Amino acid sequence: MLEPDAALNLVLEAAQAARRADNTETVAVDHSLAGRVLADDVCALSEFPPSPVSMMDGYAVRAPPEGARMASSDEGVIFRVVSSSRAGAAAAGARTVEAGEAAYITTGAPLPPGCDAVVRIEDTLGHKTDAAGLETCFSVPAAVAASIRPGLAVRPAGCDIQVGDLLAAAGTPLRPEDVGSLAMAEIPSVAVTRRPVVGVLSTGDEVAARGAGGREAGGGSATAIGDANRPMLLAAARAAGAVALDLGVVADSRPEVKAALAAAARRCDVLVSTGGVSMGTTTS
Ligand SMILES: Nc1nc2c(c(=O)[nH]1)N[C@H]1C(S)=C(S)[C@@H](COP(=O)(O)OP(=O)(O)OC[C@H]3O[C@@H](n4cnc5c(N)ncnc54)[C@H](O)[C@@H]3O)O[C@H]1N2
Ligand code: MOO
Repeated sequence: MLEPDAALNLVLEAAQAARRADNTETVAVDHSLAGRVLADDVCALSEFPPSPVSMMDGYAVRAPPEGARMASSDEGVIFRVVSSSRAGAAAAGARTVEAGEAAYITTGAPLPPGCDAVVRIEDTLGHKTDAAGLETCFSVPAAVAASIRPGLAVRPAGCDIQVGDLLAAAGTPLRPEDVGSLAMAEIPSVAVTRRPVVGVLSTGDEVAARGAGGREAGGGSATAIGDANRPMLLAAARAAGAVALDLGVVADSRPEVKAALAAAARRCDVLVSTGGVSMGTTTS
């Protein structure tokens, strides 16, 4: 009799040896990847975000050089609005923003050229518009102006993902967050190992008596029992990421069991049979 660990090792070694050349398939990056196992490490080919983006709704500006003070009046420090950058929209009037100028910006939008900081809208006051209703300028209190540093409320390019970062490793089942990382890095599809087909076969006259004709057919027999192993093992196979193949129930007949095993071997990568393993006259 084999100890369980030794038996498991035998099965795993046989499974390794049986790995087929066509062991991988290409799958699009979507929710169907959950639990699938990558064939290779997947690394980022591009950085994310691809350019600096705003963390706030407000105004993109150029931070003054360190130690420099911006000209302030009673109204505070005034900025001229020269362009805008909205998440998802092409940059409008994307000329370089100079010192003392600003571009209206929404959360997630790329910083226009010349800008390196964002002032939150709620930290601004004194907004003015032209005759057409377009914003021309706004001001910020001197204390807010003094707090403007390069990088304020900005997510730098590549802060989430850098080129070459390992997004997900080969050999481990993909988690939801791995799928998110792959999608974020705009990886269109990945190579995953084929899901093994695990067939489950129950044996036993008493199980077959109920199983063959359904519950009603066998239900009258005092000796028939419901098949508990097969649904449990099929569920376990599926939960482990396999394709579960239901092979039904076979009675305790050597030729029938032999035929069922031979047929099953052609359809499965792994075949699990239960019953008929002891020392009685119907076990083999
Ligand atoms: N002036 C202020 N601006 C912001 C404040 C604030 O207090 N004052 N709060 C910030 C906080 S906190 C949050 S949260 C955001 C919420 O703004 P939005 O609802 O406009 O932002 P989202 O649509 O969630 O976008 C944020 C970020 O995520 C990116 N995004 C959005 N959807 C997806 C998606 N399906 N897949 C990938 N990435 C996505 C989006 O492009 C942005 O970069 O407001 C702050 N602003
Ligand atoms: O509201 Mo935001 O979700 O704090 O980042």
